[in-house]
Amino acid sequence: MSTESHILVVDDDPDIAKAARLLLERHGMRVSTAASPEEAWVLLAGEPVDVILLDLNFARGRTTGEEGFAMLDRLIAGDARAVVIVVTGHSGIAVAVRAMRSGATDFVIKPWNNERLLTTVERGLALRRAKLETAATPRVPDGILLGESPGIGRARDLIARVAPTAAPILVHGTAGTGKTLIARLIHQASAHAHLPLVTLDAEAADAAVIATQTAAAAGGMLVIDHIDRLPRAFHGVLLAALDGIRVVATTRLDRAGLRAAIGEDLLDRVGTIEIALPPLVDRTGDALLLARHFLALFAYRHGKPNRPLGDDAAHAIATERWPDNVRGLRQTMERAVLLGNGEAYAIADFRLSPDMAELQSLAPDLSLARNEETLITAALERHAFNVSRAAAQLGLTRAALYRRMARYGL
Ligand SMILES: Nc1ncnc2c1ncn2[C@@H]1O[C@H](COP(=O)(O)OP(=O)(O)OP(=O)(O)O)[C@@H](O)[C@H]1O
Repeated sequence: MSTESHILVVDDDPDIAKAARLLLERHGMRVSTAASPEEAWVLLAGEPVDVILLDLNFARGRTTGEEGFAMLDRLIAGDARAVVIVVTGHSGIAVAVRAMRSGATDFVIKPWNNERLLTTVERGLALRRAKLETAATPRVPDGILLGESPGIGRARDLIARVAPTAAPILVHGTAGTGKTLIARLIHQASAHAHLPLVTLDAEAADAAVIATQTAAAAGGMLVIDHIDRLPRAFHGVLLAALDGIRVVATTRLDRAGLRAAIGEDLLDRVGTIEIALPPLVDRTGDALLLARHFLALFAYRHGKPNRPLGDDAAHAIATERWPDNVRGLRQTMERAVLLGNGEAYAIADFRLSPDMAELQSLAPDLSLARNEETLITAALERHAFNVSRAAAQLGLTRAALYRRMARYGL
């Protein structure tokens, strides 16, 4: 078997994962292991995998395999060329059948016979090669919606339910929360996936641009980016041009703000289903998961080693406010991959502020004014003197920040 073949073993039992790894490595395959679906997603984002051996029962003692099934569904939905072999316990024939119906290629029952496992994996590799050869479009390695928080779960669920229908969808969330990515995923899961995705940048739109883009999207789907920024004079023009077009609109405003910006008629036309993306600070656990994903992705893309993340740095990433949400985090991780050095990534590689507890232990200066001045200066420098962003990070209004800047002569 070719040394290029890369197998991912997803199993929370380290002994089983090790046994599989040793067996497959002995037969010339490269093997990665993941103890949970979260770890597996990070690995999958970083490099291509030919065959995935997926254990269906994660938490010990659980036998329904729902966690494994959820991963299987996402794998198959995300890449039609994925080859997934499920691994189930002894009583798991019914589970294996259900998995095959959900798109698994094959199954193995634990405890397995080595020869059987090897033959099954080799069959999986042959299928993978056939799928790659016949695939019409290259895989987009960077388009996965990551996150395990309830907000992202809801978004994923809504996409699965409404993307294949003709319903207009409004995606809202603050800067960099993933609205454009969601629009792309809706298009991929829609009946118009075979047509090109046409986008209208509302801010730059005039009657001529509206006419061109709606004509290009006729009978298909149009993404209206930042719809709230459409000049008032063109609201009616756009509304009239949307006949027969599936619309996905994005905005940083909430529904009330959007109503004020575009009026009731246009809102009625585009806002049937809403997908609300929470800011990253409200998605507990996701910042770290995304950070690991982007570190692996950019290490792979730039040919750099995928270094481990130090505990302090992981804590700082998880507690950072990320004013530009996923976009800001993604850029920070790419910079760290390109510029960082050392065995593991440390806080300095991300230019994050240590959290308040660490700050106090580093500077036992209890003068509130002096500390306030230091914090404000640090926030301003960090955001290149962009007052809005510095104020957001400090939890102040812009006016309150200006007052303090005046007080300290900044
Ligand atoms: N949940 C996610 N998982 C993986 N990547 C993500 C996720 N959310 C966003 N991204 C990535 O972060 C970057 C910023 O996302 P995107 O451009 O979709 O944000 P946006 O909300 O449209 O921003 P803006 O308000 O500025 O238009 C993109 O590279 C996108 O692929």
